[in-house]
Amino acid sequence: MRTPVLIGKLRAYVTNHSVTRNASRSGQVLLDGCVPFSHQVAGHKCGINNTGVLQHPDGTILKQLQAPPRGPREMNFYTRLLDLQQHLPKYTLKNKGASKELYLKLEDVTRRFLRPCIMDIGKRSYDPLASQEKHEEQISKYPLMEEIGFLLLGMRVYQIDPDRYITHDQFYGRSLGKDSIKNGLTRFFHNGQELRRHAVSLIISKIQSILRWFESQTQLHFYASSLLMVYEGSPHTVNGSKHKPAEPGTEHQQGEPQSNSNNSHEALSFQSSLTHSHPYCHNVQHERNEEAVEVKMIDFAHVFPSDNPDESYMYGLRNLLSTLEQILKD
Ligand SMILES: Nc1ncnc2c1ncn2[C@@H]1O[C@H](COP(=O)(O)OP(=O)(O)OP(=O)(O)O)[C@@H](O)[C@H]1O
Ligand SMILES: O=P(O)(O)O[C@@H]1[C@H](O)[C@H](O)[C@@H](OP(=O)(O)O)[C@H](OP(=O)(O)O)[C@H]1O
Repeated sequence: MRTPVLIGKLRAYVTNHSVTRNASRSGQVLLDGCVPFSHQVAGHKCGINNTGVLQHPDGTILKQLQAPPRGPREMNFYTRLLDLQQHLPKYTLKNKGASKELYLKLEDVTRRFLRPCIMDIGKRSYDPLASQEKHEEQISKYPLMEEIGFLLLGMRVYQIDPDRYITHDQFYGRSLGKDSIKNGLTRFFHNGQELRRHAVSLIISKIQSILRWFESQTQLHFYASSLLMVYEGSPHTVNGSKHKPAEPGTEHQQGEPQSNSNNSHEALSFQSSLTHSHPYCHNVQHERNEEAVEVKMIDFAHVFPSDNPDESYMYGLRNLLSTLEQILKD
């Protein structure tokens, strides 16, 4: 067992909110101007009224700091100047004064997408300091974790017809075994009409880049960390379709949100930019664009110092890569 070492001082990248609180449409009292983040696909529903991750009006998200040692550990991770920044959500320093609740203020990785398709892939969920009880509890949740190396924690996938999202939670992920994990991942890339093969290959490239970072480092071990993957599900970017995007208002009327209400301003700007050279308007451009997907590492409440490679994390990445590559071969 290792002793956790808090990396650096507790500082920065915390939003310290003592500001006015507003009531959301659901009546929840939230931080000033914030709304529940409708693109959260996994993770704790903690924070004020168990809302979970919040979306700030400025387009960032606020993740409430967990109780020590998890929260401070995650905050300190973000304050490190690692050559890993390109694979992390951007964070900003914002301090609004004294308050009880502390928040990590992070780039919303889904923000630039009109119909973000989102998947959260988790790794082993106990760290070296976990009690025997927690260790056993976590293993019992997904005994195949050691063998498969990752767990599908949640996903939200846009379906073209009918115009809606389908979601799967971690219980779906836990139902996937060695023989079905590929089908589970395939669902993330299927829009009801076709497999988004190019999104698969772009995501593979990004994961390969993360793997290269892990192959070059021996300082840190990541436990209970996640990979967040996003690609554009909008039909305007698939096979040259020029369908008019659904009006955000129309989307709200349907049971399952069609696009994030939080992103409705982007839907509008997307529409108004149809006559301009919006990057998502042209299928060919978009599909060749390396930036058409996002793969970011998130959730760093259990990052521990080390002096050897994180073999377990790399094992999960390699298995994930080979499963995605298999999807492309089929
Ligand atoms: N930077 C981000 N951009 C967009 N969505 C995010 C971002 N960070 C987190 N999320 C969303 O919030 C969810 C939970 O995030 P995260 O894993 O950091 O929370 P957590 O409560 O610490 O999770 P856990 O309970 O697994 O420890 C993710 O699955 C994702 O949907
Ligand atoms: O997804 P589930 O089934 O809700 O399981 C939780 C999840 O694995 C969290 O990652 C873990 O918190 P940490 O990673 O922060 O330890 C939490 O532990 P906890 O119950 O000890 O809080 C688990 O209960």
